[in-house]
Amino acid sequence: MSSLGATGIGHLLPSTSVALRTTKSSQFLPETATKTLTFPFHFLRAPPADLVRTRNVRSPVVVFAGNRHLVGSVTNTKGLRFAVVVARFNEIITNSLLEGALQTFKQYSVKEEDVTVVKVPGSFEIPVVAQKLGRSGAYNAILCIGAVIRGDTTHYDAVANSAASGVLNAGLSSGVPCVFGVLTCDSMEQAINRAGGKSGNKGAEAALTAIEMASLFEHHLKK
Ligand SMILES: Nc1c(NC[C@H](O)[C@H](O)[C@H](O)CO)[nH]c(=O)[nH]c1=O
Ligand SMILES: CC(=O)[C@@H](O)COP(=O)(O)O
Repeated sequence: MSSLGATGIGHLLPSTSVALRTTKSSQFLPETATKTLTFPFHFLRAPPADLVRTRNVRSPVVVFAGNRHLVGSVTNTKGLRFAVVVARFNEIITNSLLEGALQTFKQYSVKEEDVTVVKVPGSFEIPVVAQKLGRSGAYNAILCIGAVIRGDTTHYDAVANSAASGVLNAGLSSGVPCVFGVLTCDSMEQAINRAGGKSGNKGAEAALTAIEMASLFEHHLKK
């Protein structure tokens, strides 16, 4: 087996026999791209077109020419199940965010029985519940809704930062998309504007994100 410098063209086959080290000369690969690919020696030249189209052959050039694009569909929601974790704190805001989210689910043909709403005291309590729901395996995505509004102390920072990192970690640890629909605002006016006011409804926007992510995972990223 020999390593060969290359122009960034390599074809990866399961039963490969020659090591090819891609170099930075390829316009497609980042400067620091160094990856050992192995493939039968005779594939050093461009393989037959019909071969590169098979499932097993990957050529960076061909891949770039015929990239596969995976994206969740917001029009294929059949059978997708969602949990919505909603903080009661500032519920004048969070109820409006929730309403926007529920309307969006309905608009995109998600059945009402496929949406479970879970209420918690405040945004700080959202992550532990989101993680629990994610790990249950019963939902395709978890939508987290809250409204953290700055007061006189630094408590705002603790709650907002904890909610953000907590929701992120809930998704990472459960493997289920957890969508951050928590407003973090300096004033009630800012929050009102984002809960159905002139800046739209962030709950509705987050619900659309949840639909796309649920579809991506269900239709493209399943084990
Ligand atoms: N000030 C806000 C809170 N504070 C409450 C915390 O979320 C938490 O319930 C409490 O610290 C007990 O653990 N929560 C919000 O959602 N929004 C706020 O503006
Ligand atoms: C985000 C908060 O916790 C905040 O609303 C609490 O207000 P304060 O900082 O005046 O106690």
